[in-house]
Amino acid sequence: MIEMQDVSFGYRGGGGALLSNMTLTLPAGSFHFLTGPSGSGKTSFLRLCYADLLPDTGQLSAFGQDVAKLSRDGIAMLRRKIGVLHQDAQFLDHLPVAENIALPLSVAGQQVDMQALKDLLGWVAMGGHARALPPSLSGGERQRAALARAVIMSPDMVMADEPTGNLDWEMSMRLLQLLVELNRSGKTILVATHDMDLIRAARQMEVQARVLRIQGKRVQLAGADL
Ligand SMILES: Nc1ncnc2c1ncn2[C@@H]1O[C@H](COP(=O)(O)OP(=O)(O)OP(=O)(O)O)[C@@H](O)[C@H]1O
Repeated sequence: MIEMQDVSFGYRGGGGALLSNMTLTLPAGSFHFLTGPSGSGKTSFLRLCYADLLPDTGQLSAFGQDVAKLSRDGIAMLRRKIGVLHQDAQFLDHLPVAENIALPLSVAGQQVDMQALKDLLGWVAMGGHARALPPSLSGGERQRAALARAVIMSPDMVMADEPTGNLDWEMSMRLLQLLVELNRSGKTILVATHDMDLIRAARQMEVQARVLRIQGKRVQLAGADL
């Protein structure tokens, strides 16, 4: 699904490579955590995976396609296959939650199936907030709404960047459970987090997750599977 062959990346003016010589595969249906110190490049790694950044050297293929060779339309197609839950989810504050969640469909010119939208809201336990405006939501509600928005286009892969960063433990567990359920339904999951307790908690949920660790600019598979 995502395959990196000797990929290196650094920001212009950033003093050389941030991530270097990465060779790894995230197979279809897998669940990976990505961990590493603050500033080590977790967000940048995710951005490489959804072609928001391109490798300086090496080859990165997503869904069998070399991202460096994708046209603008090709990148748009790729992004539809990957749902991203950003660190700081942004919404259109003047639109109700349900419309925010359905926005990717509207933008793509697709019909909104109201029953499917209702089911999705129910799945993230946001049924009671469908008409609410985003500024009135709690942190956990925002993240659940953002997850619903990330999966409304039925992506094959879901990436989450510190999804539980501002959440209390109970809410973190609910969000993790939703990600595990997505994985059980066949989706490939990649979660960037510095929260080792979250990674340990996944063990209790009997998910076959692996841990990638950024250390010294390299990404390595850490220890045994969960
Ligand atoms: N657009 C950018 N231009 C230049 N440097 C950047 C840019 N974005 C991030 N960086 C730098 O790249 C490094 C890695 O950032 P990144 O956000 O990928 O790390 P992270 O591991 O996700 O950090 P955190 O855990 O704090 O979110 C940091 O030093 C950051 O300042």
